[in-house]
Amino acid sequence: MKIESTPIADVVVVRTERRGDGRGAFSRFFCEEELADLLGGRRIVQINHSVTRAPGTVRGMHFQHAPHAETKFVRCLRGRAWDVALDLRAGSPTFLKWRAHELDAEQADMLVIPPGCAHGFQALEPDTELLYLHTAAYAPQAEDGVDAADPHLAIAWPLPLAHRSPRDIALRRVDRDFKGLVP
Ligand SMILES: Cc1cn([C@H]2C[C@H](O)[C@@H](COP(=O)(O)OP(=O)(O)O[C@H]3O[C@@H](C)C(=O)[C@@H](O)[C@H]3O)O2)c(=O)[nH]c1=O
Repeated sequence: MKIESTPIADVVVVRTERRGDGRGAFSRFFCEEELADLLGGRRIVQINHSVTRAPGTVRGMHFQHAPHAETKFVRCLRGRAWDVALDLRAGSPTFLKWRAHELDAEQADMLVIPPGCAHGFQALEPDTELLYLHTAAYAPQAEDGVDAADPHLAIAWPLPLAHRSPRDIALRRVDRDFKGLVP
């Protein structure tokens, strides 16, 4: 597995070698040893899967507050997704900056979202399926997010935003009072 850094600290792309033969393909999905630096002593405790029917659909931007903050490893199993990490860490040099990476089912890439960053994506193809590996369990009381359409964030979604959940539409926008997340 090859770990590539991005301009946002701890947001990384993990590239995996896909070995094809007459039967199909084989690739490593997860490796605790190779990803130890990203895990920082934590373990994968939950794996979630989502199916998104329509291109343009946006889910996010989501995170969990401490002590349920988590690292997410996000991978596309079907279709294509424009996957986004947004830095909300107070004091970070890249505070409120975002980074996108296109995930598709043919590449074996994963985008890694560290604690203190929000995550969201836009489906680019019908029936896009994502798989998430989490270092913290789902904690509805700790769930939060920011508005993916917030003009202050200016996330350059490739398609017009569509089919957002009522919860996502109601998420806060980042204003002067937003000081960021502390661990
Ligand atoms: C995230 C989650 C949701 N749920 C439930 C709550 C709700 O009834 C239903 C759908 O949840 P949501 O509307 O929050 O699903 P969704 O908007 O797809 O939420 C996801 O968005 C992306 C961007 C992420 O990063 C994920 O971690 C997750 O937050 O599933 C669980 O039972 N366990 C979970 O871990």
